Formats: sequence, structure tokens, C-alpha cells
Amino acid sequence: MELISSNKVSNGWHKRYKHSSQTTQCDMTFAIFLPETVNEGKKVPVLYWLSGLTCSDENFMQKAGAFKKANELGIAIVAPDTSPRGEDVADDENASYDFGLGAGFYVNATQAPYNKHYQMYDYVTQELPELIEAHFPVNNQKAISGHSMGGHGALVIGLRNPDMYTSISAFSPIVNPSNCPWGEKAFSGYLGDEPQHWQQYDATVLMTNYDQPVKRPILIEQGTEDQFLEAQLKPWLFKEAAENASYPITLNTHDGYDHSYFFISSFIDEHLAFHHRHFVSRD
Ligand SMILES: N[C@@H](CCC(=O)N[C@@H](CS)C(=O)NCC(=O)O)C(=O)O
Repeated sequence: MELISSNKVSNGWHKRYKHSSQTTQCDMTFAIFLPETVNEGKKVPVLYWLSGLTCSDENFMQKAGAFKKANELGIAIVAPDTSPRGEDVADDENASYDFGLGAGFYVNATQAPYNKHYQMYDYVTQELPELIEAHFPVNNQKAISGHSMGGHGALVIGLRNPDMYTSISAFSPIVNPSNCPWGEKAFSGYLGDEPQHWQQYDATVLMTNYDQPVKRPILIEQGTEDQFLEAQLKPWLFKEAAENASYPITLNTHDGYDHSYFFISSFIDEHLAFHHRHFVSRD
């Protein structure tokens, strides 16, 4: 692992690292925030944050304003990149923002040429947590959150791995990617044209079929002035599926907020407190 940068912030530390990933077969960059409690020899829980289209590890760390609260609560935050990167990593043929680089959708691609590097599901659920647990003073408590494409990733990963993540949250998530233009484009490109191969990565389908004994708490935030709400996000579909599955979730809607990090920064403290409550109750 190579340290790229290190900055003291809110009494804790923000660090960026690069490492060679076996899963995505390229160099991957991630950022970690470590609260000051690690200086006392404490092992801290980790919130994994998955970002949206066009993002890298930097957007959340620079714009969400999460450090003060995370430091106060003693939570580490890890932000991976949103796709593999590098000269030999295939991009969308039109270099568009919603497929390829910066748009890995947290799936394991099966379709050439994307299947060589776009293995983001395994990267986020296996290689990255193993790396974090091997190199940083963290305990084994994990939560997952994300925004938009990353909200989709957080819901899918959380629902598929209830033994791994104590709580799940999302801002403006794509909840039913099989049924919106962003998701249809990404899933047909990465997973092929057979919609049955998409279901394992569709939060609304996973919720509809949910049959695991453990139901981790889910918190979702959505702004009413989000420009992608009607065409891409459709959180009411996930809420309906949760009601039908008798799975309690909280979906908060907020008047006037859009899709941006201004919205995320307005409610990130509540999400940190939510995850902290569930970390604590597991001690
Ligand atoms: N570029 C796209 C939208 C991309 C977008 O809104 N990305 C969100 C996640 S889906 C984001 O977090 N962008 C980076 C940022 O705001 O820092 C457009 O203009 O339609």
C-alpha cells in the first residue's frame, strides 16, 4: 500500500492510499478517515461509503462534512473509488459519465471487455475490508452507506450480507436499477441482456424476495427537488417492496433538497448517529 496523502482534520486523520488490487487487476485508490480515539489504542468500527456516478474516493471526503461527527462518535469512514481505473481498463465507447470509468455500479461484470477489471462487488465486500482490517486499528463492526449509484450499492450489499454490516443507509439511492435508464444501461453492459442476471444487484428485487432471519435497519434520505427522482431513483418502489416484505425501513423525504452533496452534508450527521447506535448495540 502506498500512502498518497495525510491530513489532520477534526482531530482525526484523512488519508489516501493506492494499492494493487487482485480483484480488479489494477491499482485502486481509497480514502480513510480515522478518528482521534485510535490514538488511545482503541479499535474503531468502520462505515463504508459508496459514492455515485462520476465520483472517486474524494467527493465524499471533501464535500460531505462528516469528519467532526465521525470523530466525536469514534467511527472510521472508508471511501473506495467507484470503478477500476487505468490505461488498460475499458471505458464506455462514448466515454459517457454513466457507464465505465467512474460508474462501476458495484457489480461483478460478466461481459467482455468489462469482466476483466469491473469486479467492484467483490472488491468492496471482500478485498477492501480485508485490507482495512489488516492495516488499520479497526474492529470487525461494519456499516454501509452511499449516494445514488452508491446508495444502490449500499442497499444491495447490505441486504445480501446481513451478517457483515450492522446497519445500512443511503442518500438518493437508485433502488430499482433494472427499471431505470442508468441501471438498464449499466446492467446490460456489465451483466448482459438477460434480466434474471440483474436481480442479484437490484435492491427492490432483493427486498421483494428477502427471506433471511436478520433484518438490519435501513435508513434512506431523499430530497424532493432531486432532478433524478422520477426517472432514475424511484424510492417509493423500494418502500412498497419493504412494506410487502414486512421489513421495517425509514424513508425520509426533505422539501427543496436536490441530488447534490449539499443535501448529503445536511443530513450526514444523522446517518453517522444512526450507524453508531447500531454499532453500540452490538458491543
Ligand atoms: N454528471 C451528471 C450527474 C452526475 C451526478 O450527479 N453525480 C453525483 C452522483 S450520481 C455526484 O455525486 N457527483 C459528484 C459531486 O457532486 O461531487 C449530470 O450532470 O447529469
